[in-house]
Amino acid sequence: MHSSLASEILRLADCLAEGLRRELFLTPKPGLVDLLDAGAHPDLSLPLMLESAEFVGRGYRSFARALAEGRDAAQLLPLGRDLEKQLLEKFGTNTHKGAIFLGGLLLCALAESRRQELDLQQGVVAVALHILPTHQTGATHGARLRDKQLATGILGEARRGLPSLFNAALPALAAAHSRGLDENRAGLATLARLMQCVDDTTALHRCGPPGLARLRRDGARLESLLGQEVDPWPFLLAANQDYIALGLTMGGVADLLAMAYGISTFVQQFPSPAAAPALTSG
Ligand SMILES: CC(C)(COP(=O)(O)OP(=O)(O)OC[C@H]1O[C@@H](n2cnc3c(N)ncnc32)[C@H](O)[C@@H]1O)[C@@H](O)C(=O)NCCC(=O)NCCS
Ligand SMILES: Nc1ncnc2c1ncn2[C@@H]1O[C@H](COP(=O)(O)OP(=O)(O)OP(=O)(O)O)[C@@H](O)[C@H]1O
Repeated sequence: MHSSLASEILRLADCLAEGLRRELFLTPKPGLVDLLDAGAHPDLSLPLMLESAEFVGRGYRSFARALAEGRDAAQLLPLGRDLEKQLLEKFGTNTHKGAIFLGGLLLCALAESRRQELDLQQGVVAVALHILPTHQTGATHGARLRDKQLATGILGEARRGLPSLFNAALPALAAAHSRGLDENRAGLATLARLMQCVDDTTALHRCGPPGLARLRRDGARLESLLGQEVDPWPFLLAANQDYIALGLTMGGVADLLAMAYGISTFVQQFPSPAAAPALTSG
């Protein structure tokens, strides 16, 4: 691989790792770990999640180096599985499982998009077509929901080119920046959009369809408060108490928000928009 592409992929790995940290700092996020509490996750804490983000960031760098050495997405899968296993052993719980997969997919997609002159979303579809037909996840919560045809979760997102990321979160983040919203409100506007469109299997397996419906309603309410320039904090703090009581969370929303932060920073670091990879044509 050309050394300029190799360093571009390495830079994306670091941007995605930084995205994981920014997601954790965005506060308040109902049900999720943030600066105030661990939401509906008694097994998690902010220090644990920050350590996990650093660990996954090193994993992203190892994916980037493997791609630079010419390995493809199928050859990266064992590295992803190994990292996921190490993560579970090191932290004793599922801290960033979805993020390992999404980050690996985006790094492979960047390599693929540059190779085939595709936009990044088309690169995701190409990689997903290559790896998912034979992909085995094991007996996960997501697999159980897929078997019951209740949701396709992270794999459905991947197959469709991560529409929640490219067609919802990234446009919402860009619109928030161009409206001049500060870091907190821009993040909350992106969270609000994601809550309304992600088929989040962590919400579904914890609280069923009513849990997912609650995310949808709360996302719409948050978006409306932000649109009216009303302080959303009282609403979000109350929602967090409800989510804790219900055991409701939104891990997929959180993972996709982290990826949106990472991709947004990555694109902004190019000297001109023309030099950056096109994100989507959809
Ligand atoms: C694909 C994975 C994540 C399994 O997914 P599955 O849905 O079966 O598992 P599970 O129910 O545990 O959920 C996984 C995670 O997805 C996230 N998530 C949930 N819903 C969604 C959604 N709609 N969109 C995106 N992410 C979501 C959650 O944070 C959750 O932690 C993964 O474990 C796997 O198979 N990995 C293979 C190795 C690998 O990671 N390779 C990386 C390089 S490509
Ligand atoms: N800030 C955050 N707070 C909590 N979870 C987050 C956060 N950011 C990302 N996540 C994601 O949420 C997921 C954890 O959700 P959850 O605990 O419901 O999953 P699980 O371990 O599969 O299920 P359970 O613990 O209910 O058996 C992780 O994969 C992680 O990637």
